[in-house]
Amino acid sequence: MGTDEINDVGSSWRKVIRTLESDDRVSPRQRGFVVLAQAQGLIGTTLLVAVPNELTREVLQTQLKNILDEVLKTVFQADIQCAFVIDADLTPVVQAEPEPEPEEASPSPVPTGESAPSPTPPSTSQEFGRLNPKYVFETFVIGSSNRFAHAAAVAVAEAPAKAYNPLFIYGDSGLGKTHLLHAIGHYARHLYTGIRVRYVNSEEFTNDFINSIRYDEGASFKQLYRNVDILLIDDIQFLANKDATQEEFFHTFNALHNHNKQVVITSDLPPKQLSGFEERMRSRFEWGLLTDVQPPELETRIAILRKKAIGDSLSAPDDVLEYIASKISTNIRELEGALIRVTAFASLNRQQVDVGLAEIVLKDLITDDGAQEITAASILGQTAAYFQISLEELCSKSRTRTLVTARQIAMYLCRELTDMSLPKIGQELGGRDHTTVIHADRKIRELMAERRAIYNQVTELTNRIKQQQREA
Ligand SMILES: Nc1ncnc2c1ncn2[C@@H]1O[C@H](COP(=O)(O)OP(=O)(O)OP(=O)(O)O)[C@@H](O)[C@H]1O
Repeated sequence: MGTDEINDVGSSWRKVIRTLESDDRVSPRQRGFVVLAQAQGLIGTTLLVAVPNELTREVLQTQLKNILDEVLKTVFQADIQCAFVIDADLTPVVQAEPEPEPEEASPSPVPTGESAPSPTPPSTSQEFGRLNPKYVFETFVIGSSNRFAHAAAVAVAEAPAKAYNPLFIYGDSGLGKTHLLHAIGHYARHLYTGIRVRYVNSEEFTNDFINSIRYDEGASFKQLYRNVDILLIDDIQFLANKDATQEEFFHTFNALHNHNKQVVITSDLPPKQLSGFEERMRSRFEWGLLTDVQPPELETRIAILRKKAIGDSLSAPDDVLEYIASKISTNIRELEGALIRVTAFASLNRQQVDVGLAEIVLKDLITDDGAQEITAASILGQTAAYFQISLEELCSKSRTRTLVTARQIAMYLCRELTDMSLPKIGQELGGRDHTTVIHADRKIRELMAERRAIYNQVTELTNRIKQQQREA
């Protein structure tokens, strides 16, 4: 078959997508991947298809192979093979002939369920294109540092405006807040037909607002931000001291909340610590659920690197991943950057990726980071000060309620914030057995999910410890 026989590869590909989307054998989750693929051209009987990541390729090439072959044959009237190429910057086109957006507020989203076919959502491609295809739940590695935030994000995507509204996710830079925000958008769109999701960074919100005043387009600004089912707003801290924009956001928030629409917000600090915000704004942020993301523990860091290496086809042996993960602990962006740096250096210099090379390439990065490592001494010191007890009391055998809670929190934090082994933690806390540490860790985890007071204590203490390390 020659190119001439196909008038337009693009429109044929769109037919392929539409057919796959309405095929009951393709699950809603798989459909989410299908729409990310774009045909680039036809060479003989080989169709070149660009996909944003390895995961999408895997779904199309392996899971959907037979169905795809069948559909290609029907649409192209010939035996066509697909050659997949990964293009990380791909902006997905949601649908070929977009349906017009409803003028009125859309009906409440209706779950389609695994078995029900999920027609292409009617949101515009621009809306969907704003979501980074790499930031999906499938590529998010779960560990104790982010398990709660991840569970809350999934719950919100599965039941928008029903589970927690707003959901407020906070934490230091590079710990996955934006990733979770995008993943909520992707997943909600996979689950609900017609759901309108808007992701925006608070700086873009500010710019849009300023432009709406400048060009007298207040009505379309309101339409843009209020005519949605889920508003995902990133880095809210950038609205600090911007009174007029905050005022507008306040009304946007109220309008959405009153109409039972979901709002998800991220920030580098919890609401109470956000300066430059009006109290009425901060209190609204606390209406729903607050959850933080912490720096991941060693096992999670290794798992993140492994996923990243596979996703981006970077080849690095396990001991190199473990080395990088053991040296960079506070920022996942830096962690990923280190892996890229090492593999890029090796490739440019045609060298093998090994620990020796990683040590050389990351020398400067690692020296800085080492200085920031959190120690058992700082955790114990801060915990004792926080509960107004002495270090001796913290490590003693006394079983008064306050001391037991403080001790269990200290053990939990040692587990969370350091790479210390269980026996070592037990040793630091007055020579206790490692099973006591496991029990304490589990207990605090449970209590954090059940009792807000404990959750807040742990969060505040964590922030103090990290602050102390930063100042060290
Ligand atoms: N748990 C995780 N699993 C896999 N990748 C992760 C995880 N957490 C973060 N990342 C990756 O780390 C990088 C930084 O994450 P992200 O941009 O979401 O951080 P952030 O908390 O929003 O940072 P900032 O506050 O600076 O915007 C991204 O590439 C993201 O995919």
